[in-house]
Amino acid sequence: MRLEARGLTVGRGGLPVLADLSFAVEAGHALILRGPNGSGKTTLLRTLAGLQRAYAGEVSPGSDAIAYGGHRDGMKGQLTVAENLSFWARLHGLRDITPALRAFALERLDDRQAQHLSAGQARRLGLARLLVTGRPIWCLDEPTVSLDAENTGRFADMVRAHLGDGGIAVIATHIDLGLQGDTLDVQRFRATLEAFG
Ligand SMILES: Nc1ncnc2c1ncn2[C@@H]1O[C@H](COP(=O)(O)OP(=O)(O)OP(=O)(O)O)[C@@H](O)[C@H]1O
Repeated sequence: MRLEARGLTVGRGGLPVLADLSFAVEAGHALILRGPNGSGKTTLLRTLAGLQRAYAGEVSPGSDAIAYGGHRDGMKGQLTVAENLSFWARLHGLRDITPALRAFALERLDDRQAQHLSAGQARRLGLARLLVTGRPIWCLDEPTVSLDAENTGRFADMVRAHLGDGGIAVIATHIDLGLQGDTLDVQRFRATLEAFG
């Protein structure tokens, strides 16, 4: 398993934000994305995950191998924590949600409706979701926002275990998670000055 981008140009609203980006991430490694606000980290992650089209270039493997995570999108407010995880697990042909509940100590919240979760609890559910996708590549946008120190530690443990299993993670984050891998400063690939606010 290897994530590779070749000559990738990504943008928003018809305007290229990052151009001619090429990189590869090997199994067991993380790529940390750095760059100031508005520099294109989210745009790049969404393109890698197949949530928006590349303006040019290619990404392999395809988006079926990639899970985009860490936010409320796709979370059903009226379903409980356990029901949301079971729903996602079934969608990906998996059954057991216990490891996902355990990874973020969600066991005691399992019957709470997602709409009643605090911001940090919802973030934990969004991250636990990664474990029921069974997908080898995780694209994560500021995954630790709203997490306290204990849950930031749980997140780092979860990513480390994923990498240990031969997975890959691309993470836009401002904090040092101590993961093995490279850092990519997206500013080096900015397409136009106008793209930056
Ligand atoms: N729908 C849109 N239409 C036009 N421009 C957009 C749209 N969404 C984002 N942009 C612009 O694209 C650029 C890149 O935004 P992006 O969200 O990828 O940056 P980011 O590095 O993730 O920022 P942050 O650190 O603030 O989360 C910004 O200049 C932003 O204003």
